[in-house]
Amino acid sequence: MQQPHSRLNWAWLKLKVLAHKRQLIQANLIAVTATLLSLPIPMLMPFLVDEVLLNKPGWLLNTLQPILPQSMHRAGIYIAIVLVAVIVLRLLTMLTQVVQAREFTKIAKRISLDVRQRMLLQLPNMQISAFEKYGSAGLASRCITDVDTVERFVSDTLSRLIISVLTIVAIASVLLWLNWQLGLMIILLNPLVIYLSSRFAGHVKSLRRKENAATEAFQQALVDTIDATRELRLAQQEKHYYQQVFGLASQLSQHAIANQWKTDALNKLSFTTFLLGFECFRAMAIFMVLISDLSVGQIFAIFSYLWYLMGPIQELLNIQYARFGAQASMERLNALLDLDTESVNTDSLDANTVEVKARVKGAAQLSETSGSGGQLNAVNALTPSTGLQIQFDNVSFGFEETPHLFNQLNLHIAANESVALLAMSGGGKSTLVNLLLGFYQPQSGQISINGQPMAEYGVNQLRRQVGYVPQHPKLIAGSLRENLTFGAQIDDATLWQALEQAELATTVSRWSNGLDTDLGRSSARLSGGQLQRLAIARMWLTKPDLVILDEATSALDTATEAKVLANLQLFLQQRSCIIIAHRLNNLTMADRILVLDNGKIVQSGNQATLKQETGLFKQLFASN
Ligand SMILES: Nc1ncnc2c1ncn2[C@@H]1O[C@H](COP(=O)(O)OP(=O)(O)OP(=O)(O)O)[C@@H](O)[C@H]1O
Repeated sequence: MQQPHSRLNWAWLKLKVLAHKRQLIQANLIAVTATLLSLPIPMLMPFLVDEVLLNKPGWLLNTLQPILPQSMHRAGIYIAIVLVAVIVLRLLTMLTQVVQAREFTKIAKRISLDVRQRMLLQLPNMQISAFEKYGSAGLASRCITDVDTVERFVSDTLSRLIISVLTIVAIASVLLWLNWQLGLMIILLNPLVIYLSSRFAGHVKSLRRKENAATEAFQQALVDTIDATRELRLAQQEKHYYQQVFGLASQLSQHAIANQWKTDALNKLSFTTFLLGFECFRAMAIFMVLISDLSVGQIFAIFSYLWYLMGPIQELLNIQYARFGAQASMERLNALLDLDTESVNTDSLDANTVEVKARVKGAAQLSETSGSGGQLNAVNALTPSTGLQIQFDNVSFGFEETPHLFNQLNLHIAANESVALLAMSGGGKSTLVNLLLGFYQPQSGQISINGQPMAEYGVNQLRRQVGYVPQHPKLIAGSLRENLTFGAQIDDATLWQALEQAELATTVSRWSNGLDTDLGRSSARLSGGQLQRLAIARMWLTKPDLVILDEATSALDTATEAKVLANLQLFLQQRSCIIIAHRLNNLTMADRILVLDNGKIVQSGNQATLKQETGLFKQLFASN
């Protein structure tokens, strides 16, 4: 489901900027003050040339003389006073500029936070295939690098645009006042420079896009290589893979160099265009001394203002370049925002968070009845479930490389039935589960839950009722408690009970911090089998109506596996259950075994019957 209204564009950015109108006005007032404070500076010293050195008293001396005692009417005093005034004005300018920068930074940072939050709101809605396509580094680089590029543009524009334009207008006004022909020329020159530079700056967009794509490729390769450190070190291929990362780093560097120098070159070209105009202007100013009554002091002042003009002109040029960079980044961000979302998962992040908390049904139930803050108790955790009834009707699905993985697949699992799913490795067992959980959509056919098509039943509703234990469970950064509860309020007794069910309680009781032991960012602290048992405990806590065990005990020794399965026996009997396993002893829990081959269910029955049949089951367990 697309959400075109959620695209990032100039209009959206403008809305966001205008949402900070009050702060923006304040910040601009401070910026105007800074400009006004700095505006007289170029004029003061040059005017001393006319009034003091060339002895032609004007407004400066006319202002100073009445307020100074006669004894101080001396050139040295005037120069010193003007010097002090210039220093004070420069210091005040700097001070107001600091305050102004702080205010603009605050606004820009809030807007970039907004953009980042938009991306973070999009991630929970994105289809799993998008995560597979972009990878963690690709998504992270968009949420970090591209958002930073947009922020830089917003920040540059907010802090510089109005003030640069005002400064140019102010300088043009002073120049008009000093000499209207020169003032007019400056007014005409600037739009021409801005127009030409915007033509040059257009090239920057593709350069920036390429650099950001190269950053993404480099990050992905680096993350993948770091993640595979053990395997690569054992295979003594670490250097080879780091060479590839070096290659991507140097590609990134080349793109960055191309972007940097070409951007600089184009920027300089824009500035040189301005300088050429400036040289014409200067020649004209000198000429004006000959043909008009412009004094030498005024010429100094005009030249000072011209130099003063460089700053805002350069700022405006930078804004142009930042704009094209931001446009390229917004396109990359929009590529994510434009993706089809999981049509079934349109809850907001907040709603999802609430939902995750409510997912532990015992917690929700108890908070309704006792108001004890949502504590799940042991009795609730053992409440039998009504089970779920699952139906696949003519479901077809495939990937690019395996287009006909499922071919009109039909499958029925009754409420509270335990079904073992068997197939060759790569036969599609995990994909079937992913289809059931709504991570992939069938290309044709229909999946129904309790007799209702999935779209009507609602995948979120289904997910609330499913306890899925994958072969390689993932941890979130945090404590064991957080990894068991995913943020839900569950009392310690229940958590320990879950650990006991999963045969993990003895191990955890030896940890000095027990349930609050930090498991870190990765699963490094837990063995593969401990990780699987943690996932089983997590599943047990959610009291699902449908349990999916996807090679869930493959890393356990047979003795521990037998204990865990014995602990769970009653719990599983009272629920619908899909068991994916390669070992025969796991199949004993199943009421029925389904054998999947070439995208269809080819055998169905209990162990005893299937052992008699010629078919894939016999092949798979030939040695047993
Ligand atoms: N995200 C994906 N993109 C492309 N192809 C995929 C994807 N996931 C799985 N496949 C392909 O689909 C086929 C079935 O994969 P699946 O993981 O479902 O098999 P499986 O039966 O669970 O295998 P195993 O028993 O080895 O875990 C494989 O050929 C696999 O390469």
